[in-house]
Amino acid sequence: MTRTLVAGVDSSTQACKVVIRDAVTGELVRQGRAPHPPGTEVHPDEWWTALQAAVEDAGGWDDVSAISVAAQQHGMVCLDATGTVVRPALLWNDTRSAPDADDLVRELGNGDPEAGAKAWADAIGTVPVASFTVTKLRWLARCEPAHAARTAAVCLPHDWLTWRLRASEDSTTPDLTALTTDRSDASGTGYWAAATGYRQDLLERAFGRRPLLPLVLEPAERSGLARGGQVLGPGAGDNAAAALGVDAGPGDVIVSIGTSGTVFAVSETPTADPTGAVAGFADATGRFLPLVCTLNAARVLDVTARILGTDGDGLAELALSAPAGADGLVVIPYLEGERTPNRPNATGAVHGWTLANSTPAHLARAAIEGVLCGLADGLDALVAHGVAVQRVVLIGGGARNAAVRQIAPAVFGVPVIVPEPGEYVADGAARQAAWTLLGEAEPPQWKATRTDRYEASPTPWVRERYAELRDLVAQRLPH
Ligand SMILES: Nc1ncnc2c1ncn2[C@@H]1O[C@H](COP(=O)(O)OP(=O)(O)O)[C@@H](O)[C@H]1O
Ligand SMILES: O=C(CO)[C@@H](O)[C@H](O)COP(=O)(O)O
Repeated sequence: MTRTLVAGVDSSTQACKVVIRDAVTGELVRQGRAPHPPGTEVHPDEWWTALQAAVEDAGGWDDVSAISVAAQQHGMVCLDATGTVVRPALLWNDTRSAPDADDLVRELGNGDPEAGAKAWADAIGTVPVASFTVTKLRWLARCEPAHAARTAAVCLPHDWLTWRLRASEDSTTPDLTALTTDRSDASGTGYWAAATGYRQDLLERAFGRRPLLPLVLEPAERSGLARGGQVLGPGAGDNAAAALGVDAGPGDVIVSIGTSGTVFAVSETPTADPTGAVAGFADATGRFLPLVCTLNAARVLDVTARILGTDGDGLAELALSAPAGADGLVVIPYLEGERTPNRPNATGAVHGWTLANSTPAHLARAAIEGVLCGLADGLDALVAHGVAVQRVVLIGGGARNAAVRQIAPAVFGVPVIVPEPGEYVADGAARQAAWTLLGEAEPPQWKATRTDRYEASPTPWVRERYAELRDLVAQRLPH
């Protein structure tokens, strides 16, 4: 019997990943990946090239019936009237629009930043920081007026890739009105809210006018057809796709340690946090996705391993040979500045250095604990906004690290479930593709993946010491 196949794409910060699964059972049939270039400013053509390479690595997708694209959130993709990309996209981790974020917050509060933060949270569920598209558009209008003037439409990475897959089939003249997005990614722009739809007034406030925006599709609504006739799902932001991929239930908080560190849960109700810690995103099923995001996660572990002349496994072995709390050594991991807390100009720091803790093992442990403490702060912020936490589901490249898996329950103070290593964002996109194709009311129930459960005695002193020191960091040198 021939089976029906679906494909899910994760066009994330560091790589493009493609999974091909059985639409009914969810069985993994084949997969592929290709790297993205480094940097916080990337031309969307690079994502397209990597997508083609990842599809080829996965053995092609001519036999696939539906495709959904999930991708890194917030990236600013500007298109001119002919559909040409105006300038390389500014990514979610590009902090150059931090002053524009401050300006937008202050302006909405008529000069009062606190009132402004509350007004933004009330309007869109989120207080904009440099990551959000709305602040990048203000930056473009302020710093590159010629590019701003050429911009006819603005979309996000997953919108653009879906459009390219569709446009390549549709016609020779790209049709900007065929751009689509979904609730989850639209909620990361800063000019869309579930309750109101697009807030064109906020877009105009930031950009000075109202460029064309993608149509926001319902969950499982078809975007169109790809070149090979495959149905295109609406796609999603990568975190919303991950929630679909792990089939998170009530009491589950997902922690993803990828390029970004994210802490999020599926919720029946929206949040509006005026402190800006919790972003009030929408999910990919018609619900909500309160989320905390840090800029410094797996790459902190990568560079620490590099400094210590080892790899991820070596880092884990070293970290597990040092005591909890690393004998007072504390790493504040703000290597790329930070988003939560909002410290775009901060640098990382090492505190509490003594002769006794001057070992590779102590540094390895402190780096892992530093990343986890930042995420534990995020967990607290979610709890403060009514999210129930019974267990943490740990995913992302960092979850492949044995020390991260073992230290996480001690730092978080709750059991940690680790699904078998996989590409959960791409899996969620594939599940959405199947949902779109099958046309049922809910996503298909796929066979659950094997999980391991990690428990540990809580180490609250590790978090207390981190909390005492996290604001003691130097600022970045001016460029
Ligand atoms: N064993 C490991 N220990 C620590 N980090 C790891 C390990 N395996 C992979 N990673 C890191 O995970 C990151 C990629 O994670 P991923 O979730 O795919 O990121 P993204 O989706 O942001 O591209 C890379 O920085 C990689 O080095
Ligand atoms: O900005 C956010 C969430 O708000 C990030 O989570 C990006 O969506 C990038 O994700 P990764 O590439 O790190 O998975």
